[in-house]
Amino acid sequence: MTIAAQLSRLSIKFHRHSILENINLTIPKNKITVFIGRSGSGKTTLLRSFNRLNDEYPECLTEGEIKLDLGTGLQLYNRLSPKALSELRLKVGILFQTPNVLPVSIEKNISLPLAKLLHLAEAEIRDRVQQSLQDVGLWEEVRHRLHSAADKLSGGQQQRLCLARILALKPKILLLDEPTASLDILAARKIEELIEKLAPKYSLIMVSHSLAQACRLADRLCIFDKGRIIAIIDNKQEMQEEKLAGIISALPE
Ligand SMILES: Nc1ncnc2c1ncn2[C@@H]1O[C@H](COP(=O)(O)OP(=O)(O)OP(=O)(O)O)[C@@H](O)[C@H]1O
Repeated sequence: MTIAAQLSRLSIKFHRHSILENINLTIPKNKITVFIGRSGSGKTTLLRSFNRLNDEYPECLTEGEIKLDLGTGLQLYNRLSPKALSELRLKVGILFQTPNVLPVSIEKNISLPLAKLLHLAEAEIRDRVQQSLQDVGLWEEVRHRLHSAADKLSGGQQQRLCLARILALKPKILLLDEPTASLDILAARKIEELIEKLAPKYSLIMVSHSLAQACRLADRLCIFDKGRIIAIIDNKQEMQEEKLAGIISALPE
């Protein structure tokens, strides 16, 4: 198995209160890893450790090792300068539960980060805008209204636009925090199909509250309980909704 990320002895505290304890986990490259478990068990906090987003909270203390392969083999991403941190976040994109489009046009949602963060030339920006919108299946829907306000799109379209904005930056790892939770069934299914389509090219790590969705998508499934990973399942045949529900409901409150 090729490894995209490796966490060793990772512990995270907020206000000196332990949230995650002694996490040891490898993330397979160009596969889908899904985190499931009860609310408050630490899934989102662990997801945010891969792009060191928890470091933005002054009351947060992260201990242990975070190693990532962002194109040059596994490297330690522990004490980072502000420049290294922003480079890291270009390579490790995060999609949140609620679409966070910028209050500008559809086109600018993608082109602004490319111009401001990567300083790309106009022609390259145009190419990446079109390519990323095609990658998320949005190009045909928006090509004639690229200059319209992004917040007028439907929720599902906005979520796909947010994904296009991340893909345009050419990341290696995609973090997805309950990416379909705010969407209706059809829009959610479209995002799921996209996630499956992206998997051969990107290493995806996703938090999901839907056991059915987790079973459909996961190559590796991690079950969380009270700040620990209590089981890792790699065998697709063992990923059954009822079985997982049984494991989680049998855990002591
Ligand atoms: N910025 C923060 N400051 C203080 N405590 C935090 C912060 N972020 C998370 N926590 C705490 O960490 C614990 C784990 O939260 P986290 O969001 O990681 O759990 P989760 O498993 O993703 O939950 P859910 O499924 O409800 O999203 C919770 O007790 C939460 O209150």
